[in-house]
Amino acid sequence: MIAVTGENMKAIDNYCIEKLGIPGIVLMENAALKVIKNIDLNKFNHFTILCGVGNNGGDGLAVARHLIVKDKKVDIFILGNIDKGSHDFMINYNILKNMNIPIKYIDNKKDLKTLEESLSKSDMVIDSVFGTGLTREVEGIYKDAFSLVNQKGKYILSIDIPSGMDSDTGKILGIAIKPNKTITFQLMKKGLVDNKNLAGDVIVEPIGMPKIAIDTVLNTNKDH
Ligand SMILES: NC(=O)C1=CN([C@@H]2O[C@H](COP(=O)(O)OP(=O)(O)OC[C@H]3O[C@@H](n4cnc5c(N)ncnc54)[C@H](O)[C@@H]3O)[C@@H](O)[C@H]2O)[C@H](O)CC1
Ligand SMILES: [K+]
Repeated sequence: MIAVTGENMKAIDNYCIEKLGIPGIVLMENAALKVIKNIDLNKFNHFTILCGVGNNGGDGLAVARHLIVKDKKVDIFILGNIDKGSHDFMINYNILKNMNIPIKYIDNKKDLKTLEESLSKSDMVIDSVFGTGLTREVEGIYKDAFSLVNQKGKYILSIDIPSGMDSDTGKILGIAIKPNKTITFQLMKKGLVDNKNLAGDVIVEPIGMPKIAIDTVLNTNKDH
């Protein structure tokens, strides 16, 4: 099975969006539906969803919306500065605001209390803080939140990459979420192969990226 880097994935993403005209939000919605497909909705009814403010976080917000539509109990927490929200993150953020869905923000240690309360009641944690866009060590409130999730989460599903793991090398940058399952999009990531024992059960789910995008980007890269 082919395994790619975050950079490869970004290039394929950009090809789909810029060359083929597939809006990023379509890929994000496809991604969210593939996460839902991998959740046993007869078994899990209460979710703690931890989101960053990039597209990984956007995936988590879209998953939250689909769970809400299916009448599941969903506690949404955002880590990071909304003003830095990516374009597609903001689309899903605004939809939830328009639906009057409560969203909690974890800015400092006192906010961890509400996260802990949710973790004590929920039966699944969805980790959508960082994916292929992790760029540096996980520190501060992110570290505190990850540690709490790893201690108290009953069952953890990571979106695309366990947050805190480098998608290219599998290295843990300070601390990473320790999932039971990781749903990674379209292609296996090198980091998930190199550090398979810290990603739980890894499932690769296509999200509608045409072969031409993948072949063009990967073959082009091969020439270099
Ligand atoms: N190409 C695909 O297959 C698709 C991927 N999707 C999802 O998009 C993410 C990648 O999104 P991106 O916005 O590039 O990055 P992230 O969301 O992973 O994170 C960026 C976000 O996090 C901040 N950040 C990075 N490192 C740190 C740190 N150590 N501490 C604090 N903050 C940090 C950074 O500033 C950004 O704000 C991919 O994984 C998929 O989940 C699409 O949704 C569908 C198509
Ligand atoms: K993640």
